[in-house]
Amino acid sequence: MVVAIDGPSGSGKSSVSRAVARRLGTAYLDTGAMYRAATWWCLEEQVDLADQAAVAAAVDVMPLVMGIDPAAPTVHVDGTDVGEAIRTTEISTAVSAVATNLAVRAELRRLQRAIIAAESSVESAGTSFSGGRGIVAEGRDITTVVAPDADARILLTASEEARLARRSLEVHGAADAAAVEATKDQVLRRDRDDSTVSQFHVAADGVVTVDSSDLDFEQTIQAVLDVVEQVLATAATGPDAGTGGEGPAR
Ligand SMILES: Nc1ncnc2c1ncn2[C@@H]1O[C@H](COP(=O)(O)OP(=O)(O)O)[C@@H](O)[C@H]1O
Ligand SMILES: Nc1ccn([C@H]2C[C@H](O)[C@@H](COP(=O)(O)OP(=O)(O)O)O2)c(=O)n1
Repeated sequence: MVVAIDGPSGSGKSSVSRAVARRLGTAYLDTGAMYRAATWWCLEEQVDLADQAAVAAAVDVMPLVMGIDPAAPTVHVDGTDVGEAIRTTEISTAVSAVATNLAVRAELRRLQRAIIAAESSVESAGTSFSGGRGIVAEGRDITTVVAPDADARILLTASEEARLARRSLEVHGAADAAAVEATKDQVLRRDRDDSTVSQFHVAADGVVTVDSSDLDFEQTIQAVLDVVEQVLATAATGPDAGTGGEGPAR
């Protein structure tokens, strides 16, 4: 099973997707963390982020290892645990410059598809490898570009006000006017820049929208699980169900 979740910054993608993966017993892939790691790597290698060719060349050889256990997701670059370093304001401010580089997107898309394929392939199920348990992958272009054939595709949205308040609380520990103002660049400007290469404000055909503006964290997890359950139930009772043939390919 593959569950694809997209949405703007602060909609709850990462926290909700991770919780959903834990409950479903699947792997969890945070694709935003890959763009953040690429940005960290370029800065570490002193690559000028405005030099598109140099950024693409650096990302091509980035030794990135994604840990996809939802209980403890990890990100390592060249053996360094960058889990915390990629969440700094420096990276959050710079990441769109790397994420709007089309050559970088092609390379990370290739890695993302390989991880998703390994986790969803029937061949690897039941072996000593971790594959076959399914995966929840989240980002900006998972439902539309990376895994448009995912079993369940969800756009997680929330009002601008809710997203700013959440991010502000997370980063500054408060959601007063000054803290919200200080968060705007990280949320609104970045979404504007990211929107130039991915479409994540409106659900594409076949993608179900979950609006979390008025839902708390637990209710949002439940709403996403409900969509997954519905989609799987529909697939099971679809035209090919009960024919005695082999089950779905994943
Ligand atoms: N439904 C919700 N209600 C309130 N806070 C939420 C909700 N969903 C997520 N959060 C919190 O909002 C913040 C942003 O969530 P996160 O998962 O990082 O969003 P995204 O990955 O979309 O940027 C986190 O602190 C998270 O715990
Ligand atoms: N599939 C993806 C995932 C993220 N990105 C970009 C967009 C964001 O600016 C960065 C970081 O993504 P991340 O999901 O960590 O950002 P937020 O938690 O939503 O603030 O990467 C992307 O272009 N495509």
